[in-house]
Amino acid sequence: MEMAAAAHGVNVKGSSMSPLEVASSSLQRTARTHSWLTPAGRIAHPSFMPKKLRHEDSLRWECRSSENAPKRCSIEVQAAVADLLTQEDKAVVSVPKGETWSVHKFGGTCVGTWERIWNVSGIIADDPSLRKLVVVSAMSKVTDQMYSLLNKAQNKDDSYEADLVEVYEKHREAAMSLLSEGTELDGFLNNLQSDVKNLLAILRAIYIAGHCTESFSDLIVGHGELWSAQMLAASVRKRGLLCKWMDARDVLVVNPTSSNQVDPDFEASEERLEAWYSQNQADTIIVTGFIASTSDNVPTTLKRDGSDFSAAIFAALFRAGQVTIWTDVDGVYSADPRKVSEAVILKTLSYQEAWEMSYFGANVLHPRTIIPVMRYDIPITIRNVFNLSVPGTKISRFTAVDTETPQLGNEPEGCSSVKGFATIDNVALINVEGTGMAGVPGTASTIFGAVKDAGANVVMISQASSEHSVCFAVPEKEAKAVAKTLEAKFQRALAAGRLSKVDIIPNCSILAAVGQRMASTPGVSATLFNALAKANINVRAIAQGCSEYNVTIVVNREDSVKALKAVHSRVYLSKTTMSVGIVGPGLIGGTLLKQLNEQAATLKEEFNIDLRVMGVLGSKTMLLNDRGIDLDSWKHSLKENGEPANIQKFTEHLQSNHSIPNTVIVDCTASAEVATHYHHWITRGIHIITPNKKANSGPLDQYLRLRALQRQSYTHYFYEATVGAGLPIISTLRGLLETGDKIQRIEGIFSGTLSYIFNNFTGDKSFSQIVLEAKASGYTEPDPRDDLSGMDVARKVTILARESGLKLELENVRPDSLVPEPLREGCSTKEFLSRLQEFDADLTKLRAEAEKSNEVLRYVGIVDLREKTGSVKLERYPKSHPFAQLSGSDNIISFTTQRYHKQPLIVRGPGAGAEVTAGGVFSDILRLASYLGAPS
Ligand SMILES: NC(=O)C1=CN([C@@H]2O[C@H](COP(=O)(O)OP(=O)(O)OC[C@H]3O[C@@H](n4cnc5c(N)ncnc54)[C@H](OP(=O)(O)O)[C@@H]3O)[C@@H](O)[C@H]2O)C=CC1
Ligand SMILES: N[C@@H](CC=O)C(=O)O
Ligand code: NA
Repeated sequence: MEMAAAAHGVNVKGSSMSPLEVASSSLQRTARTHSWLTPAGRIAHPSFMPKKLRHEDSLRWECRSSENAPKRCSIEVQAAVADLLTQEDKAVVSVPKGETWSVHKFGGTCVGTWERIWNVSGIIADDPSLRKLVVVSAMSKVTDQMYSLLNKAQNKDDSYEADLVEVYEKHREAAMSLLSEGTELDGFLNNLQSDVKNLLAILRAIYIAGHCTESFSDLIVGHGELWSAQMLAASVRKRGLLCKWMDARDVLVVNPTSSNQVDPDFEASEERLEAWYSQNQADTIIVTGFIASTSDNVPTTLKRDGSDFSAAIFAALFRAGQVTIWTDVDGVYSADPRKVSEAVILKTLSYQEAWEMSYFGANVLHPRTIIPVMRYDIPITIRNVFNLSVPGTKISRFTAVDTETPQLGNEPEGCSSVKGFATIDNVALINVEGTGMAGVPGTASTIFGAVKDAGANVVMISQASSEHSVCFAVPEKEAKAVAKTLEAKFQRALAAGRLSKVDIIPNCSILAAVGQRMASTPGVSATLFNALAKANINVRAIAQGCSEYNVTIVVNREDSVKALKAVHSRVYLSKTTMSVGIVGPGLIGGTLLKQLNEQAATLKEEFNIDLRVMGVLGSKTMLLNDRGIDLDSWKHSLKENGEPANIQKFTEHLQSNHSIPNTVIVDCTASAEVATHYHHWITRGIHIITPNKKANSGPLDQYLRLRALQRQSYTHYFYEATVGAGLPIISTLRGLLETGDKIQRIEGIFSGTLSYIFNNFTGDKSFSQIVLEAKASGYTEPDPRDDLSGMDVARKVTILARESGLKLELENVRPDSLVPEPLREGCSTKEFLSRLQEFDADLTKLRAEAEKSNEVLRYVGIVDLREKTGSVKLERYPKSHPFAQLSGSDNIISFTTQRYHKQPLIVRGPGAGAEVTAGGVFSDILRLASYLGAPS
């Protein structure tokens, strides 16, 4: 009660001391006679206690007597007192929080070299917390080396000595590089030498005895931690921090529970910690991981739970505010990233979720590791020591509101509560079946008793409520023994027919979906099973406990990865995630890639459309990537890392990632050969988008077959840019037809190149010069003769005719060619362009004749639905005609229809050029996305 009086002595009036000072001095006075709990609930050793209290909204120190009597008294400095605080006190109040310890744990790879140890000391120095406790493992491979030399000594192999020298050298060299010459280095090297000398003596004894006790073994292997902790402490000091190192065997007491497990003795450890700290006060402490001692002070280790467990126990002992486990991965993934390339780093996990994930083999902390920190609600963050820019995964108490789980704009139901997926391979199902099981108490007990007798571990259990069968999963290698034991146990029941069979279903995998919010969220299972059904995966068995933290599904092993990808993509990818392949990264393809890059983020954020360019195929090389090509550097990567072009491999690759639901190939070539692959792509369910006119204007029978196949498949084929580039020509025509209008005539200027040429052929420049300008502006076909010959317009006429229902062959459209006869064949594009000027006179003459009649030359295409013809010709028009009013690469297309018969419907605008054409292709891609479910 003395304490309570002291506490209530926080009487400001009449005292020259401020309330905080009164409280502080009360704390100090009684510190040695009583145990105090800090505001965070940690037992504060007298030496931990602040000289000056800080005022937070409510600062509360609890006291308990040294006998841990339940009666507690407290000093409270309530917010109400805040008014009475002096200015000086207020300054103290604003000191940042940081009363609690920040615990870090660095594994072996984090301290594998002297550079890494130095890096780690930097991370420690950068932690702004006032008090830091760092648990460190041995340098990578050292513990294994120690076990190995120990085994050698036991087996009378004297090369253990050389191995120990190697370990010694490794640490000596690291220390020499890390520490400057002087007392720090000398001190460490002296300790190292003395340790190695002792180790040689112990190992010699083991060598002679040919035997080693467990405690000797634990003593020997724990040296790696002793050395790494000392080196790290020295390098932290080198950075100017006051730092002590702790041999955890002086503090941490554990009791063995089985051959590979120990339990911490918190009570004894806390006592030892207080004693240790009174002699070693420091705000930064480096502690050896992995090692501990028994209550009889015999050196031991934490066995398989290792340094993570050490960190968790010390965090609990110090009632730390946080624990950071540093490793070499960015955090906990939503699924094994080696199997699911779209796996994402989870920002948060609840302790229970971490627990479940780790059980299912995810790279998370072992469940046992979590128990000590869970007790005090201490959050653990898993971070990558080699990638500090990533915040990692924070594991803490479950909160009902969790903003980290995936939220898909277009599919909220079910998905948003699943956090991650994991699989366990190599399991077998055992199915015990029979009518005699129903209503017979003890059957389950007998079955699982038998499993226990066979020494097997049951991974999952499922029983339908008809009670006719019990099915459970065990590790594959244990299945036969389990089945045999069961058959023996149920011999009579089997003979009597009460049990019909004990079956082994081999080659199974377990797929688990984990997420605490799955509990009471309707639709989770439906979503998962739906995804599996769509991926054509058969479910062998199902289990879900009442906790609903995980849904466990058994599938055939061969389906395991496919199943994982299917459910993961259903939860983490949008329905409109597309695997995109670009064929022909030339002018249009390249511009499209640029536009996709510029727009990708907006599409993803605002429209939930995720376009992943997984392949770029040129005529000679190709670039493949199964996560999506970096569109900032695709050109460079294709040049430097491209592999030989192979269209089959390209196609396979686009679909190899089973988690991406849709695949689209964008053909940006002018190649007829590439167009022959459309048939195959459609049969594979690949959507096609193209500005290439070859397929739609090629042989009629092939075209009709392609369209028939495409219409009966569930694939989409869009080709708006084949006519008028980005102008809405095909879609306008479709709109008219689909709403029942009847097309009579389509007429216009369909060539951007020829439009540009004749718009600019006004007398001041030669014809050949303007052709070169059109090519430089990106209007022409790869070979401009396709434009000048009228072939390109003939193709467009054919496409529009067929779109309108006319069965027109390209050969029947006979264009007037503007390519001089001698340049039509047998010369390259380059040669053609350089020689074209020789023939300028012909066109100059034609232009002059038209000019004389106040007319202009225009190259037009006509689809006449009444006559069932298509034609392409060079015509003369009066200067007042709309066709004479065009500029640049303008196309103008007029539709005369039943509805538009007095005044035709006219579409006009730039009909060629890289940006508008790529824009037209892009808009087809988005149309596809919207057909596939993207919001419009
Ligand atoms: N320019 C425009 O305004 C418009 C163009 N279009 C159409 O766009 C398409 C592309 O034109 P554009 O970008 O100017 O042409 P480019 O010549 O600039 O590009 C064509 C690309 O296709 C590649 N290619 C050719 N054959 C193959 C093959 N067998 N396999 C893989 N890749 C191949 C070429 O590769 P490599 O370089 O390795 O040979 C090149 O990258 C054409 O069909 C054109 O009709 C449509 C509307 C308007
Ligand atoms: N070369 C073509 C490009 C569009 O199809 C043209 O000039 O119109
Ligand atoms: Na178009």
